[in-house]
Amino acid sequence: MYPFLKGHGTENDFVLLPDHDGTVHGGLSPEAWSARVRAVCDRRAGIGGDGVLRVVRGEDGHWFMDYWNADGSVSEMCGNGIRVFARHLVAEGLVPGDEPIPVQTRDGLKTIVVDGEDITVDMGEPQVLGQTAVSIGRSTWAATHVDMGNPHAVAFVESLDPTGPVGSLLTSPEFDPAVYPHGVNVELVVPLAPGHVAMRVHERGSGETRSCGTGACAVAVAAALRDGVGRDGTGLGSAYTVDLPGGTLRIEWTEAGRILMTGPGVIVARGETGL
Ligand SMILES: N[C@@H](CCC[C@H](N)C(=O)O)C(=O)O
Repeated sequence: MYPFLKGHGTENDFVLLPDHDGTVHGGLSPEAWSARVRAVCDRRAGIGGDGVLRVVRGEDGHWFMDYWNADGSVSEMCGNGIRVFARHLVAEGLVPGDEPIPVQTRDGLKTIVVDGEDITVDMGEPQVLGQTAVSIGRSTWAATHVDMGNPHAVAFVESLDPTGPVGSLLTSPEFDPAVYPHGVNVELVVPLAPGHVAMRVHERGSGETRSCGTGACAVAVAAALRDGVGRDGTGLGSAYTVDLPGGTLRIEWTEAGRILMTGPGVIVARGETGL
């Protein structure tokens, strides 16, 4: 048996596995670890989640968010996950809650500020890597390739209605494997008002989720460039409210070029499992 917690950020849900010194899960082979991730994320035979956050100390002494998708694949970064991760660290007294929290990720060190229900993450600088396309059935849309540490394709569509061309998102939209050799998270977006958009997402390794933090950041970047807002139309100094099926995130693209993401992160359960 080993301990777990369950949490979510705008209903993007995770199983947290404390493993502070790496002795609980660290000895598993890569295959056995992937199988464990799939087992705990299974919504019928397991605890259920879009991914796993292993809570472990990094070699540099910072806490390391060891993020894994529900299918057992690894990703560089998880925006909703890191807010839940920070909430857990503060709730357990593992870090002080009244000062910025450094958390190490595969995409480098992130800094998080917890202010009541609001958790703000400095997500770093986005990389806009050009235009591509995504397809669902007979519909093809232009998409902006944005890297938030992990890969995103952001497409503006007419409607997010599941009965329309976007459909149920049960399978991944088609994408160019030459652009995304390791797969991609695909965001479908509709503008609602100036500085306000709505999106659905199909996540690499997890399917359609109720929210994606890095995806919302990528969407805000693509929307700012499309709308020509911010300083000289560069997007710098802009802000977007992003509505997702599971809640709302606020994304700021600072004058200094950094993305700040604000939203909730909650822990809903804890226990022990032998999965
Ligand atoms: N839901 C996450 C992103 C998780 C990783 C993604 N599926 C990938 O493979 O890159 C978020 O909130 O950012």
